[in-house]
Amino acid sequence: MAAARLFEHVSVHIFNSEGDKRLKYNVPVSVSIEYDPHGLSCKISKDGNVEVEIPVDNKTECCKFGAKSYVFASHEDLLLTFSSTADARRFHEIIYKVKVGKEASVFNERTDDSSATQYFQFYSYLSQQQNMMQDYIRTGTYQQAILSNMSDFKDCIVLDVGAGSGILSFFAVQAGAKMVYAVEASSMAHHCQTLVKSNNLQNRIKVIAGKIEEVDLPCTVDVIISEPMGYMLYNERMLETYIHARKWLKPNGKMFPSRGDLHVAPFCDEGLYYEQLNKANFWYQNCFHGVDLSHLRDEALSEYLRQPIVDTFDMNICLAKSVRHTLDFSTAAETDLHHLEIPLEFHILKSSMMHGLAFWFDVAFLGSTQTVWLSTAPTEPLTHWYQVRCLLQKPMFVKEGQLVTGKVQLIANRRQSYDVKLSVVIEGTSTTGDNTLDLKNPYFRYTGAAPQPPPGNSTTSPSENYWQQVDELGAKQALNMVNGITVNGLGEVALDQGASLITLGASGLQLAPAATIVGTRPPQRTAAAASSGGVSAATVLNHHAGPAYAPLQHLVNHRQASSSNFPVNSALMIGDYVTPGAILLPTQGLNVNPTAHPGP
Ligand SMILES: C[S@@+](CC[C@H](N)C(=O)[O-])C[C@H]1O[C@@H](n2cnc3c(N)ncnc32)[C@H](O)[C@@H]1O
Repeated sequence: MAAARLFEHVSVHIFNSEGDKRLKYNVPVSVSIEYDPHGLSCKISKDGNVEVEIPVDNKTECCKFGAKSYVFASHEDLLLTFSSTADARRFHEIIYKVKVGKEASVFNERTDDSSATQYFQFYSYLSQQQNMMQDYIRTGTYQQAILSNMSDFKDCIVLDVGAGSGILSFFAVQAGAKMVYAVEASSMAHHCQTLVKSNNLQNRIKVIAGKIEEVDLPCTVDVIISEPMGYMLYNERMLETYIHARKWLKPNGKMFPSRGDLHVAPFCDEGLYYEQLNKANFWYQNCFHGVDLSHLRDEALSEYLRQPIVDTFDMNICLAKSVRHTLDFSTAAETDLHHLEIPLEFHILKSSMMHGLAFWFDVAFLGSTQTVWLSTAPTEPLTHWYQVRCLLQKPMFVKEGQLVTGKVQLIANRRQSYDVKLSVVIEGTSTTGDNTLDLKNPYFRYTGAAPQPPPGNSTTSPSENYWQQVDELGAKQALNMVNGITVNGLGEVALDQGASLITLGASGLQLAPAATIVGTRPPQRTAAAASSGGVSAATVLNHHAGPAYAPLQHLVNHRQASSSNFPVNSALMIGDYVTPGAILLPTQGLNVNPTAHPGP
């Protein structure tokens, strides 16, 4: 027989058939739990004598009751009240394991088994870890944030929550961490251990296989690092795991990242709305192979409208400045994330149809030396989080100057995701809009095509602009040598040759960098920029063809690249989670501005 677990000062009540309770013993008693081959035996003892013995197995009817009590319904309807919440929790954890066959943990209690199994299976694939690692903006920003705040890591003890491949643990060691505990719940923990060993870092990184909610660490830590963000920041509910991990953080310890901002903005996108409507119209047919489908059309439409759309868009589709909702990872409670409510107040900047709300997020690493932002805004280089849009059931017409108010509610569910409830009203009118969406079932719409600005966005002649940009680019690249100094067609002189002009090989020929790439999209969002070292290969080739021709050809290449050759792997749909392919290569600048926020 295994060792007993003892709980002192327990009061015991008994319920009658009406549900009224009365004290069973007039003094507190002790309760012990002993293991036996069939499960557990829970014994209630008074003055050293066993008064009641309750066998506990997976069929026993019992449950937690409030913070300090436990009910055994199958046995005399007993209510045990413990002297502390810690005792009650310990008791619950022991019983739960026998009843359910797994640990009682915050994670298990909030998650359906099927969801957890699928989720950790997904992260056990090297290819999925690779997808995240290859998001250069993500991985590069984490590394910069850690390395530019070495004083926060030097000789410190670090906890990496959801270490995956261990990449963030390695960054912590690069920044001088004395010891990193790398906790990973999926079987990726084995691969992580392989990398730790092959990089000879067994004495600096200890891999702990298990859920952060269930594992034990040998000590508290100075810094917690993690990458817990999902679509719309909150999907996956891993932020709760990250916050839970604070139980291991020393007072005044650092959370890296430290805070997350979710941005919400109203948008207009007629094409997107009608695309969903048209898909549902399949069900409008009354003679599909001789069958009338039309009675399911409304159901089909609401199913499509329940899907948040994951892709990117041009910022000009937004009709008002975004509302920001901040979560401070150092102070928020896990339970704050069970039901989030974001009040909305939009001052409409242009008259238009409003089709829904667009979401993106930024996280900040508030280091002692430098603040670093990782942004998923539509104005910033694309990441594997893209942006998310939620359509209203019915679009509404909004006018410049109007005030649109309302709220977004995020209601956590047991599938590691959220139900997203939108409701908006145009102040002073009876026009309202709403919808409820299932964040667990997004529609992955990204194609790689460059997003287009909305119609009616040009206030000057696009044709004139185009030729003017070509002229300017041509002038910039028309290089001359004047008294041994390189001068471009605009009369600009390269004083610091290394900084503003590039030397091409041994010929000594100078070429202006292609950072002045034209177009309405940020250059780093195009394949041309993503697949080269900053000066596009096309420009270099064109230079050989002749400088005067270069800018035109460059524009052509730029367009082709944006429309069809974006280096994107096809999206992978595993279970109910979508992952984009690797999309970014290490050519894009990182946002390490110490003060500026990258958002709009
Ligand atoms: C978004 S990935 C990040 C992986 C790695 N840190 C990186 O930056 O590449 C999240 C990882 O956390 C793990 N994870 C999620 N919930 C966890 C939990 N409750 N306890 C431990 N690991 C968890 C997942 O299995 C997954 O490998």
